[in-house]
Amino acid sequence: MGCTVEARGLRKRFGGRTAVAGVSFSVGDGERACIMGPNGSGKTTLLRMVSGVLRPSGGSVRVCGYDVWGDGWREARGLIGFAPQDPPMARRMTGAEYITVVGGLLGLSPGVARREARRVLEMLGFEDVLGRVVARLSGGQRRALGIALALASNPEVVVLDEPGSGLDVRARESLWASLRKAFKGRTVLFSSHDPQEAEAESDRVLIMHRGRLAAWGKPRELIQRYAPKPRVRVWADRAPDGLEPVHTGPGFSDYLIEAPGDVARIASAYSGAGILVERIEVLKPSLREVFFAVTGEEMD
Ligand SMILES: Nc1ncnc2c1ncn2[C@@H]1O[C@H](COP(=O)(O)OP(=O)(O)OP(=O)(O)O)[C@@H](O)[C@H]1O
Repeated sequence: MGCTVEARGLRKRFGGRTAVAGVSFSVGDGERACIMGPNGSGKTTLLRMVSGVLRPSGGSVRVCGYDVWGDGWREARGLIGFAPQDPPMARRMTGAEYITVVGGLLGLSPGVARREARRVLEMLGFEDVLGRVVARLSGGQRRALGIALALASNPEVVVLDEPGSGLDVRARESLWASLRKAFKGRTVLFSSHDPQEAEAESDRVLIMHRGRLAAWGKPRELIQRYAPKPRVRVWADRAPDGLEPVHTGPGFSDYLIEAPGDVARIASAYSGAGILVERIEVLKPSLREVFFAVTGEEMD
C-alpha cells in the first residue's frame, strides 16, 4: 500500500492574489510529509490542489503516477482520501447519514462507507458520533468524522488539513496514536501549525511562507542545516549594550549559545547592567528555530 505524490510548479491565484506561487516537491511511497507555515501561507490551498478538490492555475500533481488534473484524474481521485480542516456538513444529519451521503458522492456503497468509517472511528475512540446529530458535535468530533470518511475508501494516499488543530495536548496525542495505526503503509500529507507535531509525526517537512516553499527536507536535516545551535532567551524589560541578540520580541531577547559558558556570560551582562531578569530559557534547536531562520518569522 502507498504510492508517491509529485507536485511540479503548482500555482494558484484567487483573482489578483497569489495563494501558491509555484511549489514543487515529492513525497515517497509510504512517507509522511508535514506542511508547516503561518496563517495564510497557502497550506490549505496546496493540499486541496493535491487532493483534486481545487483546480490549480498552473503546474501539475501526480499521485501514484496519475495526473490529478489531467487524464489520470479518475484513477487519482480513487486513490486519495482527503479530510478538510472543517468538513462541510449539514447540521441536521447524523454522523452515519453524513458518512453514507458524502461517501456515496465519493463512489462508496452505503454498507462499505458505514462499515469502514465505523472501523476508523472505533480506532479513534469516536464511534458514538455516528448516532449523533452533526449540530451537536464538537469541532474535534466533526474532524474525526471527516478523517473516518477520508480513510473509508482505503486510500493509498491520505491528505489531512490540520488534523490536530483545536485539540488539547492530550486529545492530540491520542488522535495521533490512532492515526499512526490507521496510516500504516500509506503515503500521508498533513498540515500543522505545531513544530513539535511536525517533528514527531513526519518523515519530511515542507515549510510554506507567503505561497512559496521556504525549506523542504527531513526534520533532523533541516535543523542541522538551518538552526544547529541552541539559543538562550532572556526575559527582561531591556537588554544590555554590548550583547548582540539574534532576535528580539516583546519582553525578550535571544542569543546564540556558541561556546560553554555563554549562558553565564550573558546572564552576568544583564546583572552587570543592573537589569532585572525575569526568566532565562534555553531553546533547543527544533523546527521552530528552523522556521524562524528561513522565514524571519516566529511560528504562532
Ligand atoms: N477561495 C478563496 N478565495 C480567495 N482567496 C482565497 C481562497 N482560499 C484561500 N485564499 C487566500 O489564499 C491565501 C492562502 O490561504 P490558505 O487557506 O491556503 O492558507 P493556510 O496556510 O492554509 O492558512 P491557515 O493556516 O489559516 O489555514 C490567503 O491569502 C487566503 O486569503
